[in-house]
Formats: sequence, C-alpha cells, structure tokens
Amino acid sequence: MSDDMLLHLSSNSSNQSDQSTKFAKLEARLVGKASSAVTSSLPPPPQQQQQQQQQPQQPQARPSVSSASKFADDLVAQSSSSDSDDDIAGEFLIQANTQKRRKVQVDDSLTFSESVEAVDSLAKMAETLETKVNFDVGRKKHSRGRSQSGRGRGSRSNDQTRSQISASTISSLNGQLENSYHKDTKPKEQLQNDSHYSSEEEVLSLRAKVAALEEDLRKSRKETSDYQNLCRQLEKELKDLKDHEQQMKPKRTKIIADLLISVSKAERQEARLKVRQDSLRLGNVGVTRAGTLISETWEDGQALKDLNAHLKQLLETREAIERQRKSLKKKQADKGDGPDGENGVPEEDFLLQDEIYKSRLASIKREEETILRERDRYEFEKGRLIREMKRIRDEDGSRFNSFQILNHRYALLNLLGKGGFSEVYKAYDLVDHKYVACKLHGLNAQWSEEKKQSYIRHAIREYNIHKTLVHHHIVRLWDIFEIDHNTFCTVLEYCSGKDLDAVLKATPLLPEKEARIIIVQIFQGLVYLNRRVQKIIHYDLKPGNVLFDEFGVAKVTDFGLSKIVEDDVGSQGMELTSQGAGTYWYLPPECFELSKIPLISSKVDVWSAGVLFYQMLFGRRPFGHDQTQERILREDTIIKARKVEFPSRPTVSNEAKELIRRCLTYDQADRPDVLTIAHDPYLTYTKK
Ligand SMILES: Nc1ncnc2c1ncn2[C@@H]1O[C@H](COP(=O)(O)OP(=O)(O)OP(=O)(O)O)[C@@H](O)[C@H]1O
Repeated sequence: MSDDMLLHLSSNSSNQSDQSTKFAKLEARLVGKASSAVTSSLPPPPQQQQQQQQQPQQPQARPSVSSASKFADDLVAQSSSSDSDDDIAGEFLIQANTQKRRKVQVDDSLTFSESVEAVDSLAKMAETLETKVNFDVGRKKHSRGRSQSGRGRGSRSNDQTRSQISASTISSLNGQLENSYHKDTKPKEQLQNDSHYSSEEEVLSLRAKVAALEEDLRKSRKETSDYQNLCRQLEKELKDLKDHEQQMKPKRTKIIADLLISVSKAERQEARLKVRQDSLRLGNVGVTRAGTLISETWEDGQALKDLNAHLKQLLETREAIERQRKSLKKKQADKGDGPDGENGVPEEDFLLQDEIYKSRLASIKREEETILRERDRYEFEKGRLIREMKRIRDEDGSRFNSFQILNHRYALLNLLGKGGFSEVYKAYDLVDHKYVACKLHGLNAQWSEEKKQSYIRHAIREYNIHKTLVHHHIVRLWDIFEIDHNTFCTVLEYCSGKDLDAVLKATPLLPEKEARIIIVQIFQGLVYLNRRVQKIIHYDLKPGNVLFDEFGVAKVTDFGLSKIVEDDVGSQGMELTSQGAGTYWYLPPECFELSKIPLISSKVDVWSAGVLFYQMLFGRRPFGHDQTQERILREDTIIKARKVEFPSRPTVSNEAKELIRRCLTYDQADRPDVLTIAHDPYLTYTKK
C-alpha cells in the first residue's frame, strides 16, 4: 500500500472516530493473534494467498458505515471465540486481514483499490515469471531433443538475455514486493512478512532453476561444438574417400578386366584342350585332295571306330549263328524225308540246340542295342564337338578375339556363336557390373553402299522394336553403338544356358512336363507382345531363338524379322512385306501364299509355337522334318499341311495334342490369336 493511500486512509479514519475505536480494538486483538499464529503455524497455503490477492480484484459494492461497524463487531466476536484454536489461527488471521481490508475499503477511496491492484499485478508478474521459467525449462529440454546445430548464436544470446531478464525481473519484483509491503500499515505486517517469505523462497527457487538452466545451456553448447567438430571430421573423411574412390576407379576397372581376361584365356585353353582330347575319341576334320580340289571330310575317332568294329563283329557273329540255326533246322526238316535217324539229330537234341542259338541271338541283340545307344551318344558328342570346333575356328578368325573393351565399357571375352551376319560375344559390362552378350553386326566391306544402308536400317528397326520390350520372357536389349564404319554392336541380356536348339540336339525328346513349362513361358512372352499399345508379331519363332538363363527361364530373342502391327490394320491382319524370310518349318500356310500379298497377324506366332511344342514332345517337326528349306518351298510342303498327325509314341496327353491342333489350325481365320489361345487351360497353372 502506498504512502498516499495510507494518508488517505488515516484522514478518513479521523472523520469517523467510532469506527476508528472499534477498528483499533480489532487491530490490537488481531496483532496479538497474528504473533502467536506466526510462531505456531506455517504460512498460509498458496491457494489461500491467491485468494487473498484476488479478493480485492472482485468488484465490490461499498457497504454503508453502519453495516461496516456491525461487521467489525462480528469479527471481534468471532476472533475472541476462536482464540484457543491455534490450528486455524493462520487462516483466521488472513481472513481477518481480508475482512479488515474490506472494512477499510468501506471508508477508503478509489486509491486503495488501485494500490491493491498494484499488489495484485506484482503477484501476477511473479506468476508470469514462474510460468516463463517453466517454459524455458520445457523449451530447453525440447530443443535438446532436436538437432544441436539448430541452436545458433542467436539462440544462445536469447538464453543469456532471458536469464538476465529473469534475474533482473526477479530482483525488481522482489524490490517492489518489499517496498510495497514495507509501506503497508502496521496490522498488515504479518501478512506482508508471510508474502515476503514466500516470495523470497520463490526467488530462491527461480534462481536455482536459472542456475540449473545455465548449467544445461553450458553442457548443450559443449555438445554442439563437439558434434560440429565430429561433423567436420566426417565430412573430410567422406571427401577423402570419394577422392580415393575416383582415383581407384580406373585401377579397379583394369583389375576386373584383367581378371576376366585371365579367366577367359584359361577357358579358351581348356576348350581347345578338350576339343583335342574329344577329337581323339570322336573324330576330326581331315583334308582330302582329289586332283586340284581340296575338301574337308570327317574322320571318326578311336572310340567311334572301336564301337563300329564291335558292332561289325556282333553282326558277323549273329549272321554266323543264324546260318548255323538255319542249317540245323534244314537238317531236322530233311530228317523227316530220309531214312530214320540217318542224317538228323534226335528231336530233343534239336530243340536244345535251337534254344542255345536263340538265346545267343537274343544276347547279341541286347549287346547291339547297347552299342547303338552308345553310338548315338557318341554321335551327339560328335555334333557338339563339331559345333565347338566351328566356334573355335570362328573365334580364332574373328577380329574381336583379342579382349577389346568396346565403348569404354564392355570387355569382350569369348565368342558364343556366329550367326548369318553377326558374331555374339560374351562380355562384361564394367559400368553396371554384369555379364552381357555383345552382338557385333559386321557389314561386308564388299557390299555396295546401298546394301550397307539397307542392313543398318534393318538393324536400327530391330533395335527400336526390341529396346522397348521389358518382360521376364523376352531377352532385354540394353544398348547399341557404332564400332566403326562397317560394324555396330547391340548389347543384350546374357543368357548363360543353352538355346532350345542346342537342348533339342542334346535330348530330342523332352518329357511333357518340361515341354509344357517351356511353351507356357513362350506364350507369356507372346501375350506381352500383344498386350502392348504397339502390338508385335515376332515372325521368327524357332528353337534357336529361345534362350535360357542360368535359372532355366526361357526367353524369346531375335526381333530381326518382327513386325509392328499398325493401328489401322483390319481384322484380317497386316500385309507381309518380307515374304520368303524366316525358317519355313515354323511358318504357317498363309506365309507361302503366292497369288496375292498375304495378310498376317499374331496367328503366325501361334502356328510357330505349335510347331515348337510338337517338336519338343515328338522329337521331330510336324511338317517337312527331313526336308531342306528349298525342298519345302519347291514341294509346297506347308501349303499342303492341312492336318497334323501324332505319332503313337511317346505317349502325350490329349490336352497337349488338343493345344497343338488349335495352334496348327490350317485356316488362319479359324486359328485362335495369341490372346485367345493364352486362355487354353493347358497354358495356365492352377492349384488343384
Ligand atoms: N543374349 C544371348 N545370350 C547368350 N547367348 C546368345 C545370346 N544371343 C545369342 N546368343 C548365342 O550366340 C549365337 C549366335 O547368335 P545369333 O543370334 O547371331 O545366331 P543365329 O540366330 O543363329 O543367327 P541369325 O541371327 O543370323 O539367324 C547362338 O549360339 C546363340 O545361342
């Protein structure tokens, strides 16, 4: 309460002596009570303090003087009746003081309420301060959870400023509180003392909090600086590693390429050694001269010679026994004509002798069968040997056989095979680190410029079709680039397994289960080609164009003859512009139409797939198996292929035969297209 207020209060008191007397009495009693209350009880709880502070704020109607004096009398009475009750003394004291303040208010002017408001606002300040400190603690905890770097210089100075402000606010608040309370009247001293103590405690606690916060801040700053140092150190290490990596890259590439070349060289040596060894067993190519004509002929190796000799010997033995048996039978027959027992043998001896011959013939037959099987195996090995010899010869004659690195990226290794106009090399992609197949398209230097341009146009067309195809059962085309004026290269997904042609040469008959899973995969590739916006007819499906990866997944390749089905094509199909191309065993009758330009559709591929499936199951093609391409054309073999016939062996399911019949439907209009036949139950796997 301010001095002015006190003066004002005292002047009011002198004008109302009666009330002053009562008031003095009351104060005297209250002071006596207060001293005992202070010594015997703790300060009032904060809630009560708050109540005390808040009370003057509430708008109060000014009571009349008489009612005020009655109230004071009542208070005196209440006070005397509760003298003995020490436990509620403090509470009573506050209530009494509050009541007293109300009483004073009766006589007081607005100045008093203003002073009370001042005290109240100070209390609020303290409250705000408390809240602010709490907020700082919370904020600090929170910000420590976040990135340390988030707390910059500004943030630190804010903390400092905040703690300075807090300290100064606390001391000024403290001063204000002290001043305010010291200026209050005597009977209010106890109340002031209580408030003073609690404020001091609060200030002490706030100071302790500030000190704790400052300690936290110091630690956080240290942590931040440690993290920043660590961060700088890691950044430097990363940069060093990157520089090192950059420096090492060419070296590493060279090491990888060198290793691959060493392995490939070893493989080449091994392949040639094996060919030499196998040649001894299976045969070799010899050169024969007939006058001035030099030609190459095959000379069988020792194993084949031995097998053939063994077969010849068995044949001679069989013939000898058969002669013996014949003569025995003749004698026996003659016996019946001549005198009794003169030339013949007894019946029992004849039967025994004949049984011996028969048994020996049966055993010779078994031996012959075994040797024939062995000879078939040798023949197969011989075929493989001849292909390998050809490959080695092609490799030796290739201008890409010295492990070149093409386009600064593809390390050429060993030759996989040679096609009509191309060589396919196994290669290693030094950028993506994977094996690839590099198909080197060589243009014949003797060709006219026009022919070269036509070939390149054709290859680019194939590339443009193939590069957009991304499917599990289609060989991926990764890249294309020019090597020199006469050569360019396409980079394909590497399929380390054999192609279907090589598989069928090794085992001409496949079990139905194996054949089925291969044809299902081929149809899945075809379905993909026909579900695209730009549909594609492969047009050259044959065993050599079905490759297998290392896991045995079948993939369709070689889009050299493919056709893009344009949008405006009618239901009958598109015009076949490259008639005569392709492999005739696998093409449908409509492709041999000569009277007009044939219209084709995806049904061409359905026919080819049917031929492939038939060949896998029965070991031969359904039409013109033993014929040459030229003869097929000359004899109209496919044009006459109206109905497919199935051999009685091996046994194949009716479902498989039905699928083949549908694929090999002679009339194109009646033959299902790819998307229709893909729904055939035989081509879908469902759990039973
Ligand atoms: N992506 C590949 N992965 C592994 N081997 C392949 C790949 N592409 C082709 N080959 C193999 O390379 C050899 C030659 O392939 P290419 O396609 O040139 O021969 P082709 O089809 O017989 O000839 P053409 O293309 O003239 O008809 C074949 O033995 C084939 O199996």
